[in-house]
Amino acid sequence: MACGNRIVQRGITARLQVFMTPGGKGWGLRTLEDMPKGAFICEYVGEVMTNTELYERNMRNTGEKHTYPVLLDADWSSEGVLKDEEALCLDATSYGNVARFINHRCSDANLVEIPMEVETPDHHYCHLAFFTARKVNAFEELTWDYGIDFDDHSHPVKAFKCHCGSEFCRDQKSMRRRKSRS
Ligand SMILES: C[S@@+](CC[C@H](N)C(=O)[O-])C[C@H]1O[C@@H](n2cnc3c(N)ncnc32)[C@H](O)[C@@H]1O
Repeated sequence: MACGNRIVQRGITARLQVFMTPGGKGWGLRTLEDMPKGAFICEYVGEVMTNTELYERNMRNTGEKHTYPVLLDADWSSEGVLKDEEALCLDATSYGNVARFINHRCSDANLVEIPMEVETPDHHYCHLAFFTARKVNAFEELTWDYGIDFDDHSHPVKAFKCHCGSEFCRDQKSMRRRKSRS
């Protein structure tokens, strides 16, 4: 990933625009130029905190319409699963960059997030960089799959009613399951 790290360190070079989405998702991010597959878009910038701190913050701010967290889930030193009081995440609610406007799309999003390892003593921290998963046309909205389980209400990242419009939408599937049970 050394080569990818150099591209990320150069910063944003794509022409990006924040715009109001038509589909009830709030602000979104789009590219103003055609982007080939594998192009670097931007890094996700936010406050570094533990999953527990994020969960407590979300509990205090229950009225917020949009939330801006990303779980890093990184532990480069072991195979084990980190506890929520150790695992780190990024919260772009108060401090962030354009990545905070990238909306979620289930399964067939046009961006992928690539964790970039950072040498820290506890190995829990990484940078998260977004690259195009396919060719993206100018003015297409940029999206990534937040990995939300719409049935898991205890997850530190609060779920929302998904308007991604994908035929693979997990929220729509989950709603259909709930309806067929009732
Ligand atoms: C990282 S922010 C994205 C920017 C946000 N749309 C805004 O206006 O600031 C994540 C929030 O956007 C909204 N959002 C993102 N993707 C969505 C989707 N597929 N359907 C509905 N709302 C979405 C949710 O409110 C979510 O908490």
